[in-house]
Amino acid sequence: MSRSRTPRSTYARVSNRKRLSQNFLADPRLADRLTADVGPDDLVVEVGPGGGMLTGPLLDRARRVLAYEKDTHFAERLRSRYGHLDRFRLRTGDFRDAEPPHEPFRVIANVPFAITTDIVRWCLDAPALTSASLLVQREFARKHTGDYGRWSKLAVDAWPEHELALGIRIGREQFRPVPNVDGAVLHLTRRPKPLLPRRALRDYRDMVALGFTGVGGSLAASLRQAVPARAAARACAEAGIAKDAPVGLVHPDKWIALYKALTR
Ligand SMILES: C[S@@+](CC[C@H](N)C(=O)[O-])C[C@H]1O[C@@H](n2cnc3c(N)ncnc32)[C@H](O)[C@@H]1O
Repeated sequence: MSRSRTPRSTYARVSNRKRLSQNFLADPRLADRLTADVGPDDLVVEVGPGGGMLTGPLLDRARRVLAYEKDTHFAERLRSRYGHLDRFRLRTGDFRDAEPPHEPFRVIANVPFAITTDIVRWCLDAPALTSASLLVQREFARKHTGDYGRWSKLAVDAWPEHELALGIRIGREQFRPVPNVDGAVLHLTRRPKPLLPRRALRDYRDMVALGFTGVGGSLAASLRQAVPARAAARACAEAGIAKDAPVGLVHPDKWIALYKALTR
């Protein structure tokens, strides 16, 4: 990496490290591994390229790379390194304000941990996103992929259109500076065909919101706020959900079955 043309005070560097969750990948072999399945047809959006540890291997493999970096110091370094490549576009600013591409694209990123949920929501809301591989805190990845035996509302909401899966563990020693927690890859993959018709999705998510109110201590009890008790019991039984099942223990596939049973 060429030396920066913008000298930065130690204060600015340390402050940005914390404010912008700058935990950089330390090992280029890991960067290679995280980008290994990118192909020459892919348009890749990278969130927070930082020093370019993932950007280099992405540019070796992808058709185009569109990167968003908030730290102007790193943005300038990346521009001087890759700015001559037509296949590379860098936008300086907050990724959360980015307009998603209209053509199919994937996201690959070692994400700033502080805004992980915003990035996941951005990905799930982007109509042309085909997949995302996000290096996040391992606890976050486990929580949203059922790995604790429980399912989050975010996962249940997303399930008709996206699969969420836990990928490889990335030990904390792979980052600089070393954070307090391990990382893991969270894979989001758009289903080729949604599990429910698109016109039903808002209604499905209203049902999920009702279920996650926690009222009554079980999913069936929460549903009874809006659904007659007998209909709620019948639909839960049809979906294979025990009448006293706590909401978090219900697998997203059963939520889909529940919706179908309630709307039949
Ligand atoms: C965890 S570091 C990853 C850096 C690099 N990709 C790597 O793997 O070594 C997160 C990066 O995201 C940038 N960043 C933080 N918040 C951002 C935001 N809201 N929009 C765009 N970039 C952001 C940080 O400046 C930093 O470069």
